[in-house]
Amino acid sequence: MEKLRPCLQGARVLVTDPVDDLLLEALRAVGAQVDYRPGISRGELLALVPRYEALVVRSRTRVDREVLERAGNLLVVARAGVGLDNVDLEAARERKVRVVNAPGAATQSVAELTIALMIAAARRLRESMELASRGVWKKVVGVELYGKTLAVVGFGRIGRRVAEIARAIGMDIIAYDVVDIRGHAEKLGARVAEDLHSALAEADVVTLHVPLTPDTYHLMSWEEFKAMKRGSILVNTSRGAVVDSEALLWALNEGVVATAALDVLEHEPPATEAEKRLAQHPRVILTTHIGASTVEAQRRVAIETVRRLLEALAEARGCSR
Ligand SMILES: O=C(O)[C@H](O)COP(=O)(O)O
Repeated sequence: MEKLRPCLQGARVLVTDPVDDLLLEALRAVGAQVDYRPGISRGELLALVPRYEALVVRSRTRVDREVLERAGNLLVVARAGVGLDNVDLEAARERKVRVVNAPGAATQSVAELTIALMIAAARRLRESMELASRGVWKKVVGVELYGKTLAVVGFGRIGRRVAEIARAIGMDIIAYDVVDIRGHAEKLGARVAEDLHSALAEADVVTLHVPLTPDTYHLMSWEEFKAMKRGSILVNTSRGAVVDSEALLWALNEGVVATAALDVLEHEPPATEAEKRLAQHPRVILTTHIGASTVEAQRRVAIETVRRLLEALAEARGCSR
């Protein structure tokens, strides 16, 4: 990074969401002028963005066409995390704005949360915790994950890590992806599903690990819920919009889904009627998009993001070599 110093001197960087201090320190160490504004409002972002050459965001900040159109000096958008669905990649490409992220940094944290949610759903932890908090000492009977079938939808880094841990618990894994995953599946002792519906039909637990794209928007909708086994568990730590909230509500009320454990919603916080009802539903376990929110993941995110951001910024400023 030291050799990039002369080139990055004075580069103006706006950070719009909470990041590990390491990221800010590394940017300042190369002479960048960093404005740290975690939680900045949309209005302020639109007003301030023209001043900056680089933006560092997490999933909260939408970097859409409107933002990019105002950002006349912008060279790089750095997503301090994995998902790029909050960045309009086409508008960025048109404006020659480079986009970088930290694709591998949060794998373990998201996988651990996924397993936690799976166990919480199987053991009905929400109900037991609510009883305990009211002083009611009643037993709640759950099920084991051991010997159950887990459908892993999306067999990328996170899906594979979840499969690996679930194998250690004693689950039978059926993996589904749109790309060829036979090699990975074989290595992890997972079977490969021919199609999504056949994976759903077999599974006791379904976990989603796909990025949000036009192809995966509402991937889990009415037909998919109808294909699922009655009484199964759905875990979603990917993106809320991968699941059609109205269809999920129906599946819960029909008993198709016994419990949905969700770290993500299409709108965060819940905005639609269906999302508000999901958030209140007794058989929904809902967390506040915390998949990557661990000390370790955020450190890795900071290191990976800053490295990619500085390289991209130096290249964009014409002095990378
Ligand atoms: O895509 C990601 O990296 C995760 O969903 C975490 O998002 P966050 O950085 O907004 O916590």
